[in-house]
Amino acid sequence: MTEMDLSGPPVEAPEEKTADVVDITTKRPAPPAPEPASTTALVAPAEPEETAVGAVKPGEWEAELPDTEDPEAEGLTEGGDVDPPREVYPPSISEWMEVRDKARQPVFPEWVKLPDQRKAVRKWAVRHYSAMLGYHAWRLPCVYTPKLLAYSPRGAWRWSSAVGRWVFDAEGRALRLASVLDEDAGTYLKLSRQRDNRVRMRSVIASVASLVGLTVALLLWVMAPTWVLALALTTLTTGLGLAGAPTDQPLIDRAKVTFRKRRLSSDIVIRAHEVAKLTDKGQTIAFPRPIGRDGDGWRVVVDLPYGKHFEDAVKAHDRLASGMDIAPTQLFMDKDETSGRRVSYWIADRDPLAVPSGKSPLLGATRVDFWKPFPWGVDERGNPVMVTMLWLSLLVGAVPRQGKTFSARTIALAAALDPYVRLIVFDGKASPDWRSFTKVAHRIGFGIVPRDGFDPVMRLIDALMELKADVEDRYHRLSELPLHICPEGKLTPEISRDKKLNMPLTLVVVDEVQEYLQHPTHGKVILDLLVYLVRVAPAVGVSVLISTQKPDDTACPSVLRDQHQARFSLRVGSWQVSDVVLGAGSYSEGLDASKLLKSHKGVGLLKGMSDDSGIVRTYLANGRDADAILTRARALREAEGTLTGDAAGEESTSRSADVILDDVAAVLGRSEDKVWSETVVDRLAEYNEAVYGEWAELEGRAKADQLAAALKPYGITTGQVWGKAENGKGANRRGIERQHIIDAITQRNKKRGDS
Ligand SMILES: Nc1ncnc2c1ncn2[C@@H]1O[C@H](COP(=O)(O)OP(=O)(O)OP(=O)(O)O)[C@@H](O)[C@H]1O
Repeated sequence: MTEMDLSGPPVEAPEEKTADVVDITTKRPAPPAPEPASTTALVAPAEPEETAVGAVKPGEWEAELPDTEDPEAEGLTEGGDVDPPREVYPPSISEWMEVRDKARQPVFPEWVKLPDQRKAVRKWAVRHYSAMLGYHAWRLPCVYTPKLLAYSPRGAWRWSSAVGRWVFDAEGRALRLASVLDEDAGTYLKLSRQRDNRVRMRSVIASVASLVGLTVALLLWVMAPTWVLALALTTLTTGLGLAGAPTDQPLIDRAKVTFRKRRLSSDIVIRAHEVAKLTDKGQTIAFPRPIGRDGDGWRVVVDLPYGKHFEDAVKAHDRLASGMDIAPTQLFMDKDETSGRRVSYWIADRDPLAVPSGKSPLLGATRVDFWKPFPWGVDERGNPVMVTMLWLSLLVGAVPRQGKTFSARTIALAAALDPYVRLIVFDGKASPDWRSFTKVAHRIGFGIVPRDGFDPVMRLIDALMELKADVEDRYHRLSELPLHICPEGKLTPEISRDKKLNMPLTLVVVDEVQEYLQHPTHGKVILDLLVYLVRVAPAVGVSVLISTQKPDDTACPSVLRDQHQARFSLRVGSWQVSDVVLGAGSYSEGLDASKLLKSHKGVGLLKGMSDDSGIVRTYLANGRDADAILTRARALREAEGTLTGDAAGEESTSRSADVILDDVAAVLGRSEDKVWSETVVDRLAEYNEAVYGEWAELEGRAKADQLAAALKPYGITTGQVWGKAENGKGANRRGIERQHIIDAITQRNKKRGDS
């Protein structure tokens, strides 16, 4: 920090804290006594120095800088430019044009130019006006006609009495009465004469009109075709009905509910900023562009007062919504790159996130090219959101039942429809959601509990290790490929589809990853492998998609989370959790997934997939849809000869002779630190009878000996005794400690990784 001498008179802060620095002195008077507590001071008015102390006026502040040794400062006078430019260049023609380009308003509004928006407006117009038409169409015979008929006698009475009053000059009655009361004979006579003349003339007019009217009515009755008669009667009844309608009750019902302040005006926007405390008495907002319609809402661009910025508006989001009399879920904000204080609001007519985005277009797709962006959902305004998993890893986080699995699965379904993409799928919860992927997945596993001799956790470790070796191998091979095949040393669509090269795009999906990461024995190994893959693998075409309902440090450590380039957060409990999923600083950028509602299923905030962050309402593909897509995907793979691994019924080759370690780990309970050898053998026999059935038949010590012999090659001794068993024979029994098994597995895995 610049060391500044603190000086100047103790002046009171001005009422309006504009505190503009009006001038910066390079020369200052003799330094007054320094103030110890701060390092910067705004002192002295811009007045002659001799009048300085006490003569400060609000708004006339200047910063005091220390004396300078700069010889160029010599001769500078107070009030002069501190650092005037040596030469002033006029703007270049391209700069001049760029400024005008930015300032120019588009000839047509955005929605006219964009096909999607045009379609949305057209659809809205058809929906809106057909609904209005239908609304009134059935009310016409059922509500409006009976009402008109009911009101028409009163209308006839009102009309005839109005004619009577006109004929007999009722409007002059008050004046005549007044002249009688005033005993003003002259005026009365004048008014009476005038009335007599009027009544005479109006009676004639009324008689003629009645005669004509009656004749026309008679003629119509006798001669006119029925439709003319009906039209005349309808017109007459309608006229009389309208005349007889009560003034306080509308005859026609409203087809649309008038929402409060539905039409947005600049006054409402200004008021919202006032209540949100984004403006003060001195400064209000400006509108660089007129308020206009944009899709199913309003587009408002405002310039906040100087000194306020986008983050201030984000913090005041809820208060702004309240000031505009709308729900917070209807207000969306965008940064404007031209100015830090410019904010673009989109105010939706209704909560757009509660509107389902509909079925996934993948249902109608015969195949997908995973090298190209594919449709994942729509944004808040219904524009399609295309995503790609190339060169990145994605973290999905949310509270349960918000659509985490469905949104991740839609991406995996797109990958499945590209027959050249290898899929590795593990679901920590063993839910039915991922079962259909057995049709196409190269490696697949469900849950964490071993079943039928199959340990899904070990299976995951094997798959990840296999992948790690593959990734390292890819790096070597890509750099060794001839230039005409691999010009940039990077994976290309051609290389990835060349079966001989065996480097297909690969998508690894681990749903509910916290289940694996919290595994008592293997959690650490899985974490290390995933961190490696998320960090290193995307560059050679292996992308990782991880989802979790517990993004906290215990369940999904930051060392793994932070490696993800792309993040997707559906609803979470608080803005802090939202920041954990989306990355620190997201909240201040306006991204807060805790603002999403429970009803916003499948809706989340996407960050890092492209330059833009924003809302995605993901498309829905339910279980049946997923199954249909995967059946098609399997057929595709069979036709292309790309069905491999588990889906093709191939045995995994990575199960090694030291499988005993994994099997023992699989039968140890989460909270068991030490287990008797006989118990372990019995459990092993239950777990995999074919292998360990014979061990269980051994008697007494032989069981423990068998286990000891099997574990000896890994340096695990079972001779240890740790207390008495219930039968008092504990001192002679042997058992194993979990930690020994974990250590042996870690060492084994390390060796495998190194090789
Ligand atoms: N895009 C979507 N559109 C509409 N509804 C959706 C969408 N995605 C998910 N849902 C609804 O949300 C429900 C929960 O989805 P999902 O199982 O993916 O949630 P989850 O967050 O994975 O839950 P859990 O953590 O319990 O597994 C689904 O049954 C479905 O009805």
